[in-house]
Amino acid sequence: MTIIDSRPVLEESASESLHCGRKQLKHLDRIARKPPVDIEFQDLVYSIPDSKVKGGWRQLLKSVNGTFRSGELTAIIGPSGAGKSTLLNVLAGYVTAGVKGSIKINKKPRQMRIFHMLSSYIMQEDLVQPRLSVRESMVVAANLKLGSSIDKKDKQAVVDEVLSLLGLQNCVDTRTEHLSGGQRKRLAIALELVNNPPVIFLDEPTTGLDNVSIKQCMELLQKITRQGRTVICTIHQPPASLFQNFDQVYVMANGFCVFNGSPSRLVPYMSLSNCICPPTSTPADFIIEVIQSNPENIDIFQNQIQNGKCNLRNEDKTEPVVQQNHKIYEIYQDTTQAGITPQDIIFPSSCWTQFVILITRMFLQTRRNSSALYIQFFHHLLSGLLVGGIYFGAGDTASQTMSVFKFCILINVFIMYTYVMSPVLIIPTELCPMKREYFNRWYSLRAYFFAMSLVNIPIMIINLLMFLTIVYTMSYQPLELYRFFWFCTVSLTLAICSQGLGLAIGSTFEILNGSVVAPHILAVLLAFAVYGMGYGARVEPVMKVLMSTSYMRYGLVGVTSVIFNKRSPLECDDFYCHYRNPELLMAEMGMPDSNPQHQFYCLLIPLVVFRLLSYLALRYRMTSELRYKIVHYAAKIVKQKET
Ligand SMILES: Nc1ncnc2c1ncn2[C@@H]1O[C@H](COP(=O)(O)OP(=O)(O)OP(=O)(O)O)[C@@H](O)[C@H]1O
Repeated sequence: MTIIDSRPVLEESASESLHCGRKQLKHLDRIARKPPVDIEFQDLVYSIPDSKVKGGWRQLLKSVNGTFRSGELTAIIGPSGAGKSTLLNVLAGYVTAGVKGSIKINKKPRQMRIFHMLSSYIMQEDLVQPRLSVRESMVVAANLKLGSSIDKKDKQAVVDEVLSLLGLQNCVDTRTEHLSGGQRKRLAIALELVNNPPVIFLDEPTTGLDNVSIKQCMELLQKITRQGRTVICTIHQPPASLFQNFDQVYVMANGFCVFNGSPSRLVPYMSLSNCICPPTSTPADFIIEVIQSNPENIDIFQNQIQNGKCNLRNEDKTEPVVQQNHKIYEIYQDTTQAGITPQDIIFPSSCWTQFVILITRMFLQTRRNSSALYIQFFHHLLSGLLVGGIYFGAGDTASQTMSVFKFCILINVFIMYTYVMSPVLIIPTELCPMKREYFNRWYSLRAYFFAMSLVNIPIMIINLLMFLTIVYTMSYQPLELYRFFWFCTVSLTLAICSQGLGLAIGSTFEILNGSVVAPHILAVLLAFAVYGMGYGARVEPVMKVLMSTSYMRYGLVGVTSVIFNKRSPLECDDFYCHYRNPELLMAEMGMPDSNPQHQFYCLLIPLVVFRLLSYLALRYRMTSELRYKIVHYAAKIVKQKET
């Protein structure tokens, strides 16, 4: 097996792209200049709780070591389940709980707040926001990531520069859902490049791409690396033609490092352990094959490379131009000396600006989702006509008083199911692209949460008012402004409460679990809401407490009292009408002397509680540490009970 050292070729092409890249990125470099960053890790261990393993902890990373330098493209390779993504998650700070060992940035311990400002993580699922064009997505990213101190013209220049660097200038007006796999991947990279991060992590950037797209993607990574960035990517098995293009290869197996160095050093390294790479195999495929065919080789290689402490680098590597031109300064000093506040370190734009940008983007996406808008409109219109048809003319007839009460229950059930289930089904899909943006510190959770909570309210008001007007008039309810106002107010508040409950469930569970959990919760709330109706005041105190936990009860009592309170006796068209005076029905249903204003105030409590719960659920979903702690304590409790 001959060893091909491609460095001269690589450097020639690299210097070309470098020249081109420097010229192209003059705006980006001017407005978002960042220092070069080296990442060094020692004795890195990552464990997860696992009751099946002795000691209760399973190590996914086993004291691995290494250094990833600026201006170098590093590939973390290895067989499936080797721990590549885990290492990337730990280095990027995506996972922090359960991590031991040291991670240093430019020889200083990593401070997550600052490191987040310097790094971007492009996840395997290259999920980008739907229903936006490439340019619109880039403008949103620039507005959020570059802050309001940089003017519109400069942001536009940066967007143009990055788009042309990534070869996306021909599809600037294409909607993201119509992009090809390769274009989507490049857009995911472009979105993270707008603030010029010196460190870029990419999880499996070539997965799902054809050979041409893989080649383009690799060339692109080389290009952005040559501009002085530290680019680290995981890759399952790199194609033979591209393997030598990496500056450093970090091979993992079973949580250990089994090779660390320049690609051209891999074959001689393996031959030291009598593993001779046949000419028909590529070095990357061969080491994976050797490890998988005999797991004992993992120990041999791991000892040989001292679990990553040794780095078999080609010393002839030239430093990237950026590093030569830049004075290497300490990033920590840099950020503190510049008078940057902790808030600036976390987010470049204020919370209000983030909220405005996010809600504008969400409005645009909602407006463009015309099929969903039509479905919602026709759902309300047809349901209104159906309910109105069923109870047509019932409102002013004494013999129909009980039917009108059922009409009130039906209105409440309609509102609850409609507004709980929509977020349960929609939110989990929206959270996927949001996770990447939030982790890369585009915005705060608070800004996203408020935007997410408020964006659908106007459409809800329009549709619900249409529904309520139809059912109210078709069922001949009293045409009094006061009653109609409170009928709409209580119903709208009930809808906002239900949406809050839906947001809480949708933020906690995936679609499948959420769509099981939500109807179960609604069934219980419904049961508590109607419990004891017909018993008059004879409801047990315990049940009274449970009934008060159902927000639907407030809605039901509120709507019923709007319709029945203070009504003069109704016209009876039968021989005898028991509920000619509707207040008698109110008393028998256990809601005498109730008024809509009081129920409205009661509804404000669950309204706030559900929003708070959904914020906490979102936080739980987005913070791996919180999740880890809860799982850890739960496992501890279970273990204590077992012993
Ligand atoms: N949160 C977790 N809980 C339990 N096991 C986990 C968790 N995360 C990772 N693992 C396990 O750790 C090991 C390494 O996973 P990792 O995703 O890092 O592998 P990988 O090398 O990236 O594999 P692939 O190339 O298939 O993506 C696997 O055995 C995986 O099942």
